[in-house]
Amino acid sequence: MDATSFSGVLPQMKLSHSDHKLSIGRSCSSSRSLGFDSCHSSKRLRLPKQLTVSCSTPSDKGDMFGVSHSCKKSPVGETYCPAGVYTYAGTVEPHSHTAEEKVGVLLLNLGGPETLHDVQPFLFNLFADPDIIRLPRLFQFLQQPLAKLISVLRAPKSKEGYAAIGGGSPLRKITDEQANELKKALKSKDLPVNVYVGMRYWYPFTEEAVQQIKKDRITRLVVLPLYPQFSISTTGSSIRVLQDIFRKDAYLSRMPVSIINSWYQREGYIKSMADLISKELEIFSEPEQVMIFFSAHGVPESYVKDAGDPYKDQMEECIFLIMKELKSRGINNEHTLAYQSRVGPVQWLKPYTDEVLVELGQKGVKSLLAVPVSFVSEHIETLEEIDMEYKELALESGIENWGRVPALGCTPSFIMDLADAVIEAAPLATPISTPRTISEEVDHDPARYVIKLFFGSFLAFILFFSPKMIMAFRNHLI
Ligand SMILES: C=CC1=C(C)c2cc3[nH]c(cc4nc(cc5[nH]c(cc1n2)c(C)c5CCC(=O)O)C(CCC(=O)O)=C4C)c(C)c3C=C
Ligand SMILES: [Fe+2]
Repeated sequence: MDATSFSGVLPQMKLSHSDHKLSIGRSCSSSRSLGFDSCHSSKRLRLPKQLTVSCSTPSDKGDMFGVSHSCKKSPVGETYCPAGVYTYAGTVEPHSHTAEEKVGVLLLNLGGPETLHDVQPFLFNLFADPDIIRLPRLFQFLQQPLAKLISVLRAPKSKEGYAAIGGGSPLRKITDEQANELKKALKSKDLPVNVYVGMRYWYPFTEEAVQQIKKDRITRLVVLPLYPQFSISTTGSSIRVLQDIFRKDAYLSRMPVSIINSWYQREGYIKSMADLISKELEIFSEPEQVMIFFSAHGVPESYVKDAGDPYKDQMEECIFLIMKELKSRGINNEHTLAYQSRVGPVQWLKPYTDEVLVELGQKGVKSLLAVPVSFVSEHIETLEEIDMEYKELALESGIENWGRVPALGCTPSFIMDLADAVIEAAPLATPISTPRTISEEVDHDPARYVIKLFFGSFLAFILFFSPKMIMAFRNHLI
């Protein structure tokens, strides 16, 4: 699991399942390195049983749960935690001081239009996100007009897709169900929590979820984006919004927060995926002949090449781990990975799902099992793009037997693993720090702003009315 404290969008503290060392039997000293002093607090602490621990090492890095972090700072300021074993000690009270701890879990997700009427405004929110359309700084003031233009052009095509799956996205309903199941799972593991859902582009928006967290006087928050792999365009974007909200609010900026940046490598997730795949393979008459076809949501190539998005590497590692798990179960099928759902006139991660399907058909592959791998709920891109468009394309290309693995949804082993991820992340929470960066200061310089506006408008004028640009939109967005 890759969890960070609340101080940066890209992973800062690289953790794995066994990354933290924790032992029992000592009253911890200060944990100032994590932002608060656990032993000199005047509060009385009453900790959830599952998180109640104390540490025995002479480290001064234990947190209020007594978790001893034998972490190092890298030369560039990243915190790395060397491998070790950590266990939760059940009922041991760590300190003489206790306080009421109210733990919240915030599930972050994309959100989707609930009716056809919502489609264009939903698309507007999506394209207005600077992590989805990444304009050079000089052009950033064009984000909203561009979002308006693209959302209006794209809406008819998107509406067709949503109409084909019943008139709206199932994402809100499924995410709410996952939230309920996670709450139950955590209760069964002795960690009673409130679970909140915060969507990036539609209701309930992240801002609404955060308001509720504040109203409920949550004292410690675990943020769990429902994307197994980290991308700037998904988890990165949601965390950026969250950071903006927290930094502006005195109560929130003091709240200890732990973010689970990615969790594709967790054993429980990998095993749950392998369970679904092996179950679906059984449906084919000759299971060993089936090509396992992982289809991930794409991102523009520049995200990976220029902006350092770890999404592609994480995706490849994820597929490697799932295949390794399948091999350990005696399943040795061939497999391949391709990227779907590209939008707009730029290069996306390759190979493209539609092109690979045609190639496989031409090469004589007769049986194929599609595995959506970047998302854990059914959504438009599984229900419409894979089940309808890609299936039709595959059958036309010579593939005779088609199957598709369902999204994990509320699969019990998966939900239990998410619960474990929360339990592991909770003790690592630290308050958000609020330093203003130099670039933020520069942004408020009025002279620079006027210069940018002038040149930006000029370039935008040229861009908007260039025939090449108009053709690009016509070809790729409508
Ligand atoms: C890991 C998953 C996702 C990544 C990465 C991602 C990047 C990304 N998406 C777009 C554009 C669109 N995405 C749309 C819907 C959509 N996207 C994801 C997931 C990822 N997106 C999901 C789960 C959904 C479906 C939500 C639902 O309603 O069920 C859409 C709208 C649908 C459509 O018109 O096709 C667009 C547009 C970009 C540009 C991007 C990376 C930059
Ligand atoms: Fe998307």
